[in-house]
Amino acid sequence: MAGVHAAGVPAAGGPAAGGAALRGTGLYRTHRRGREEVHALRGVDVAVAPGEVVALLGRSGSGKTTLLHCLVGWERPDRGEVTVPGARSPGEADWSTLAVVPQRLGLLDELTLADNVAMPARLAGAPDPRAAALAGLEQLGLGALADRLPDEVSLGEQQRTALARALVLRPAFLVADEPTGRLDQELSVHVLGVLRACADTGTGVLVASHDPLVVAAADRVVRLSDGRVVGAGDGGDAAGGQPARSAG
Ligand SMILES: Nc1ncnc2c1ncn2[C@@H]1O[C@H](COP(=O)(O)OP(=O)(O)OP(=O)(O)O)[C@@H](O)[C@H]1O
Repeated sequence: MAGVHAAGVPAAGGPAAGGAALRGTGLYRTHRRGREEVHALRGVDVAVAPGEVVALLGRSGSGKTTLLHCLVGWERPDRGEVTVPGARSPGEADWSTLAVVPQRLGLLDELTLADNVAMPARLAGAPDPRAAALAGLEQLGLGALADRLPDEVSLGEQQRTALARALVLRPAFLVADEPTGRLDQELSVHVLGVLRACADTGTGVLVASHDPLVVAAADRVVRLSDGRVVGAGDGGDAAGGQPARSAG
């Protein structure tokens, strides 16, 4: 039976207690387009432990986004189970437990970058959301743009804003869909350094990407093809022998 299960109790705002992994087991997901069925996931197992960076690789259409959506509860698998350590109730992980950088970013057009980033902290009733948002924007090199609207900054700046928003509650797990897709190499390395720093404080990070820099920065890679896991290994090794933590 498909479902999302709570497991364990989180440290407040921090990584899941006890080292439990974010996990998808035996996931199947079929999209329907009229009469056509697209088998986006065909029995995928994936796990992300606290403190590790896992790169999710695969060609366009291989099922990466569908898998991420199932893990965060935006899509329901037809079969299989998702386990979110620290979720308060099935299907209701908040952004201190499991935060997302969606492929389409989802910034609110009428809010400044600072207010977008502060939003999860405001909704969670965290102290001083604006200060937390400004610190996050600063960390991603966007401090000077805090009071601009999303359509007054570049796509790459919007992308980093979405990452700052995902990190504002110091989530136990972070799931990011192509977080360097709109960035040049220098900024990609910077962003990957931020992700590594998060992992070093205990956050489990899953990054769907086509970017070789992400592979080089990952501890592990999981490769999808046509809705199945077809390979897994060390990040640095998969990138051609570069050290897994070179982008930190
Ligand atoms: N809502 C949908 N309705 C119908 N088909 C869909 C839907 N979403 C995804 N698909 C199909 O499911 C398959 C997997 O798509 P998915 O977006 O998960 O792949 P992806 O690996 O993330 O691709 P990309 O790297 O291009 O983002 C593709 O064939 C895609 O066309």
